[in-house]
Amino acid sequence: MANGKIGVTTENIFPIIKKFLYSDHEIFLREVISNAVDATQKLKALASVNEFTGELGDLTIRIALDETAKTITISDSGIGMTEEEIEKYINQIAFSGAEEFMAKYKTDNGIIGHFGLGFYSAFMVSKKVEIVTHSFKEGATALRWSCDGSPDYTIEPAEREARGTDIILHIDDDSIEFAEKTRIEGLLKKYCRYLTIPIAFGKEQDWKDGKYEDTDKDQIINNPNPIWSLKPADLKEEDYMEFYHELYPMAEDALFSIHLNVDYPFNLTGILYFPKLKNNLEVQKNRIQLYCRQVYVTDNVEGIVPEFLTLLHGVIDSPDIPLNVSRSYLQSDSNVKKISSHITKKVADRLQEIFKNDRPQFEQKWDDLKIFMEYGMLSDEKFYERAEKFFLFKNTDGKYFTIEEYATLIKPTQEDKNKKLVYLYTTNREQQFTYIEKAQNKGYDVLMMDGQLDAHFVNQMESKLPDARFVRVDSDVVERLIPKEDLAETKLTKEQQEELRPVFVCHAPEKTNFTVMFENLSETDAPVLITQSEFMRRMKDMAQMGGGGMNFYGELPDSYNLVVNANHPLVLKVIGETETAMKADLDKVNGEIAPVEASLNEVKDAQKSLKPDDISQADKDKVAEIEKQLSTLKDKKTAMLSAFGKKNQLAKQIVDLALLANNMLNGEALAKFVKRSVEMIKK
Ligand SMILES: Nc1ncnc2c1ncn2[C@@H]1O[C@H](COP(=O)(O)OP(=O)(O)OP(=O)(O)O)[C@@H](O)[C@H]1O
Repeated sequence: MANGKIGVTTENIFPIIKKFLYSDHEIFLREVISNAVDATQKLKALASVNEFTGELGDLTIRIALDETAKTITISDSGIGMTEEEIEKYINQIAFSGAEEFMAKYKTDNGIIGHFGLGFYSAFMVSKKVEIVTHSFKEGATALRWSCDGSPDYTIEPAEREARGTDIILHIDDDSIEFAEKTRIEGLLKKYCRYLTIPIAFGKEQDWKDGKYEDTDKDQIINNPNPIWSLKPADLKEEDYMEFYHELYPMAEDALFSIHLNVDYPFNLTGILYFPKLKNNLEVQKNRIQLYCRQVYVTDNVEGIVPEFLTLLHGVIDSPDIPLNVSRSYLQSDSNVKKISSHITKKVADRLQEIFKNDRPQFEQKWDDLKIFMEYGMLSDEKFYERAEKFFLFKNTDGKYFTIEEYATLIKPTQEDKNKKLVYLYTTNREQQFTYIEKAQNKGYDVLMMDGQLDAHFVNQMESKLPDARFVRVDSDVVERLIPKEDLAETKLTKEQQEELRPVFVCHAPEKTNFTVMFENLSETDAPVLITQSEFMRRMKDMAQMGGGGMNFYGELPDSYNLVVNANHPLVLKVIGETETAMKADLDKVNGEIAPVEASLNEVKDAQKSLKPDDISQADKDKVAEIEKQLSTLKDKKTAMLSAFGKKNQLAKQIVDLALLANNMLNGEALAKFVKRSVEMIKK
């Protein structure tokens, strides 16, 4: 029997290991099993170069749990260790045997370990660890190494006929949860599901005499040949979908899969899936899993995969991603950068391939795909450049167009007088229905832009496409959506417009900001329309999406334009009714206003030649006094007209009609509107 001190200078390194080595204590099992896999792979490597000529035999790695003794035993039939090797690889912490082995044999035949600390993670959960090992080397004998967590260890002869190693973990009282079958099963499933050597835990069971009974067949918990390790040429679409459901049993079918397979300038394999996302960007639970030579590492791939692709599902396996370093370091690692841009390229290539080879399928899945595309195009310049060839616009008839096709389609009809191409779009087909219909009647096409990212995307498109303007279909009256040339005079005079303003505005709903505007529209258009300025609305939309610094816009009340058609016969009828009914009152108040206005002009004219400093205070007061008088009179006129307007059924009816078309009329107002309409029809 030999005694010794483990080769580290710190008096006792184990408390440090226990607390800080890995934040996740549960990874101990992955580390110890990975070593067993490595030992087995090394033996296979030696056999392949005839340095080991014996029988490989059954290489299954067995995990045994003794719930009473609170031990977990991991047994392999790998290369084992001689006394010198134990001294070198186990006693000298951080001296990694794997690195040395790979350097010597210039193979990375599925060998995982390269940090040189994995084995010691066993002490995070164990009060004592034993190694019983028998090297494959000729003349080697079995040995037992034992250490109770202090820097002292013992090494002595042991009984183990067969080649290989048992690692026996005596689980510590404060980690007793790890001595339970279900916990171990959970860990095996999480970390060891795709290890390259068969792993057995317990026995397969049979239903016998009303209960489950163990058979003598080992229960293998892993699949050593997951499909990402196979050649794409040997796989069918069904295989990919089957694997998808193996990874995420609760998920709906994925839209597409992408098989990654690179070996230069870095190693990377994997399969990514475009999932079917529900309508909003739900937080993803089925995340991409990162593996290193088929050992599960994490499902936090942030920094390795471009941000917009973290929405995808699937697996990535690469020995070239540094796993033991911080995330911030990862982002600056040149290998990781290359991996990230390679994945972006692959994803874009695959999408383009489907677009080219099977456009109907691509279109059919487009609605689900769009959010990824937009996210990618907004956040990744490189992806934008690739994706602009197969990004699809969808119009209100459900037809799909590439960006180029669409420009060709609308060019003859939707170019404005400044040679800008106007892209009309709707964010809500139902709410904006009347506007869509009007635009279509005028021969325009309207795009569907009702996704979460569309507000941002529209902005991006405007900056990317030369001479393009995106205009929401309800942001102006149809005549002015795409201004072609200047229109003729309106039938309403300026004075009449001023008189009608209060007659109409008194019917607009309270609490919302309405500005009455008169527009030179066609007689056949609606008498009144409601629009919302494109700029204002976009600002508010973006503020809602959380575009930084725009909260100011978000807090403004909604404001609309009440656009009165200055040529419509019904509007002309309202002015007629107003002028008839109000003739006496209007004459009277206009008669009062005229002399006040005249004297104001007179005083102002007289002051025009003077410098502001030379005007006497008395004169200034005089102007103020007249202005006050004038505004009182004008307010009186407005109040009169407004009182008349309130009683004017026709004006109310016309405004309500516009509100109705805009889904702004409901409840009591709607009931009254219907009643009034019926009465009018009867008349
Ligand atoms: N089951 C085993 N059979 C044979 N040798 C083993 C076994 N377990 C550990 N070793 C030896 O001990 C060494 C140290 O293991 P350890 O897990 O600490 O580091 P590693 O596997 O080289 O790297 P990593 O930290 O990435 O796991 C291994 O490289 C290997 O030489």
